[in-house]
Amino acid sequence: MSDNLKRAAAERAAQLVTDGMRLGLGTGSTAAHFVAAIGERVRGGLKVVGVPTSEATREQAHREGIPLATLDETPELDLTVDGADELDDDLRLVKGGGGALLREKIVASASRRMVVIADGSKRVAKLGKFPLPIEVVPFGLTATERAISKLLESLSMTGELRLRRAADGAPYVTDGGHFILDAHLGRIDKPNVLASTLNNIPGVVEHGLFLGLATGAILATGEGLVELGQL
Ligand SMILES: O=C(CO)[C@H](O)[C@H](O)COP(=O)(O)O
Repeated sequence: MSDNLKRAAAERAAQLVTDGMRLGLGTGSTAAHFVAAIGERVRGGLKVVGVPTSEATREQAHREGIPLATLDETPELDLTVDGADELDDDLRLVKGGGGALLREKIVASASRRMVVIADGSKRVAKLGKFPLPIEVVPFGLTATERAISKLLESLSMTGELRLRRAADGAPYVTDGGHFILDAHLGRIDKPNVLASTLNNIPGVVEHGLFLGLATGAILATGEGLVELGQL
């Protein structure tokens, strides 16, 4: 999928930003184009403050010269712009392919609007082809994994849980110091049930189902931009 499409979606999202906005800055290759576009506008005089959703985004935004704040300093945001691994027509998302789902969800939840930017290939009729990231605390990993497997079984869902690993083979560690189990489910028929029951398992910190958070989406396709929801 083309980097130009990601950039096109990001640049359209950058047009939504006006002086004085408090922005949530997403994570991933598409969000990085948005951060770059905002950086350019900041250098041209735009006044905004950004709350990054990962250390990687914090570093990029800092290099771009975007004034940054923590969510504690700026607990209410006007707009968050972030990528997604999958989204459906009800603006339900799977996120966390880049490992930043926890901060991404906290930031999106603190934001009045969340606009997803993606190339058109991320739009799906049903969520679940992309493995669902589940962030877990390292303590009791095997017990947590078993509890998740039991839950999936009880929901008649089949699929393998795989511990995400870094390039050196060690478990991938998130910015929050947690591990990620990627649930290869194939399809998620009842995202709301799965989301709420996963959150009840001790040891599960968060999962990549973003339901009722995105207010709009900009999808870049070979034929042009497609906009969903309210931008
Ligand atoms: O959820 C994410 C990071 O945790 C990303 O937004 C998601 O993985 C999409 O990334 P990309 O824009 O590189 O395809």
